[in-house]
Amino acid sequence: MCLITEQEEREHLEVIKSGITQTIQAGQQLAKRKAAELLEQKTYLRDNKEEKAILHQSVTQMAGSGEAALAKVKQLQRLLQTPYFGRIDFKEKEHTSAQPVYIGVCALKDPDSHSNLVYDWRAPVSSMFYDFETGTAFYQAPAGERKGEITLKRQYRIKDGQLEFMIDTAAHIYDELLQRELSNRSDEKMKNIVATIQKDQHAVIREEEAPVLVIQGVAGSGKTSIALHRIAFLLYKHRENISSNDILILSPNKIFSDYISNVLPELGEENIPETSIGRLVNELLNNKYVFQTLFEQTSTLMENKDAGLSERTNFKSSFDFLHSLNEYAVYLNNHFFQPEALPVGRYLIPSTVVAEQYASYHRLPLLKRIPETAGAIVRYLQYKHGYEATAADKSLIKKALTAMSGSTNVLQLYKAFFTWCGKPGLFKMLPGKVLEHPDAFGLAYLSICLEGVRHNRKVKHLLIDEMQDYIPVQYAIISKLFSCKLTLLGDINQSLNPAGKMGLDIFKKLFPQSQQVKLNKSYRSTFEIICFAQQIAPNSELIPVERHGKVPGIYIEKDPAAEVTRIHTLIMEFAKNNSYKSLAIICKTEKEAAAMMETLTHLRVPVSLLTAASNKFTDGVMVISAHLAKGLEFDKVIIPMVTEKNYQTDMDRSMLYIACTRAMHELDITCSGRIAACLQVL
Ligand SMILES: Nc1ncnc2c1ncn2[C@@H]1O[C@H](COP(=O)(O)OP(=O)(O)OP(=O)(O)O)[C@@H](O)[C@H]1O
Repeated sequence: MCLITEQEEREHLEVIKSGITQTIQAGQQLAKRKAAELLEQKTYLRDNKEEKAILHQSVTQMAGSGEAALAKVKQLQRLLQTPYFGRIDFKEKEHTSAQPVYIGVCALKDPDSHSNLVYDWRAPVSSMFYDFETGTAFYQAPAGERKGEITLKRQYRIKDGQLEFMIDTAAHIYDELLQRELSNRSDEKMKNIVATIQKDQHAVIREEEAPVLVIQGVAGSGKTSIALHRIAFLLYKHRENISSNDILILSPNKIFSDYISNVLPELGEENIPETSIGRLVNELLNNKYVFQTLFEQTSTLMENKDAGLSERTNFKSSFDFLHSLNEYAVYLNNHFFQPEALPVGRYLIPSTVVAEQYASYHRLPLLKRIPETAGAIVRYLQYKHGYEATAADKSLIKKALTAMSGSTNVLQLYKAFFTWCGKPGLFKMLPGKVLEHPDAFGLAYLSICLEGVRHNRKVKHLLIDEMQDYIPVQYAIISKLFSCKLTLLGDINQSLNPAGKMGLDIFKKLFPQSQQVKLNKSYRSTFEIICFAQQIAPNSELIPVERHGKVPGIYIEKDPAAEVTRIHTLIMEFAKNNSYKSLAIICKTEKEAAAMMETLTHLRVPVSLLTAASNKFTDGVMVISAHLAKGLEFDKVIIPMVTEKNYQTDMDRSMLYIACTRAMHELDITCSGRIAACLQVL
């Protein structure tokens, strides 16, 4: 088969679609049959209760296969909309002619011949679509490397089952399809990018060697998309050993989780479990403590000019803090227990024996050693003196050993750490016995060092998004909790770490076995928006995608009232223009966002406010803080109050950079008074 003309391609598409329709019908019939059998079994069970135990398993299996048939039908219905997006004609070295390989989101087989009509984008042969232009090519088949030549490479845009256009890619300098995809208005949720994955992104998706993969990618480089496609790839490649429940994602907040929740189902996979580092630590501390969230910490830091707060947070967000905590744990190990002679009835156990018994448990976590030592002393009395300790003796031994050791209260030990390291002023409990954000992690880490923890063995792959916002002590906790493979992704230029950016060197220190990759091409925003954002946080490695749009607007108004009028006008213009769907007014803090919401509501502008408590991502006009907007994207962004006074510190600058890089197509900045210093040169 060698289909070349567009007409022939259209005819081929119809053949494939009718094949899918037939398979859907067969699947629906199978699901119906399974449902009927299940009902029959259930009725039988109701009437023959004594056979419940025997039949239970077969009922569960039946329900499972019925669900699987339905899931397959759903997948095929999606496939019917876009059966494939690409094609390569590959001529293997030893063959005389090229074979077309159609590539889609999932595979499709001919029901009669069982040959592949469409290959899954994750299949070995499909890798050549992403890795090579026409000409010499190869791929790794299960049986070894296959070499040959790609004689044709074609991309299709098929929507609602109709071929909109097709492009032979070797004939184009720019990837036209990618340009078209990027120019589209935003969707409510993140979408899959299988049709236009780039070569360097593809390498990250398929990387399997590294135990820890650190992906540093500039804003909009596709890190989150790539991470989700990487999960889909791992689930496909290792489907015998890994299921979606074996993968865990640590994500920054619920809105973000909701925003990315469509990608895996679109790729035919189930969503994976998600949690946050805060929730993990809460479990670790048995929900005993209340602590500030990162979100609250960032807001407090930006709104509060308390030097003490910055000093405390800076220290605890640094690598030194983790280092000192480790040294403190060693110190406690050596000084926690001061052995003394121990009288039990008429026997006196010498301090050397007490010390010896205690030392024999040095492999146990510090706070687990006393009960074991007490047991050893009871046994010592028995074999040395033939004395059987009574219940009262046992309790006395435990009490005496406890008196020889320091406090076993981890919070007290954690507070004492600050005196020990010569920084007694750096621990402060907030009103209502609330711990400051980093203290929750310092405390949890110390508790792991002193009390031990079991690895969470169920997780086979852990994915951490926004890696730059985790502090070293949090990574130390993660390393203690998970022994599985890790994928970390983020952008050090979007850091909210008050101690400054965590450079890639710190990640190397934290994970010496890690492999680091950089994604420097930015896809989300237009060339003009990226160049504008570069003035705020220059990054010489960043390559903007060549997609052009309006130059960002800067509106300097004479007073706050005029600024509000300007924002109102900009929103109205957006509402009139139907080409875009989402507009975010991104404020520096949640407090500013709430005030902006009030003003706009007063002006009867239909707008919604997204806060740290929100669970869902919406489109339309919304007000949001820069911190919460991280990871999200909008057709248009307006950033208000960008004054010299409001954007002063490095963190403010980081927030401004984050806010600007959320915009896909248009960006406007407003202020009243002098504009932020980093924009004065523009
Ligand atoms: N190869 C690609 N084809 C089509 N779209 C792409 C591609 N790579 C990235 N994109 C698009 O670029 C946008 C940014 O992607 P994504 O959110 O994954 O980037 P990110 O690096 O996580 O961004 P940030 O760190 O700024 O939040 C998304 O709209 C995504 O669909």
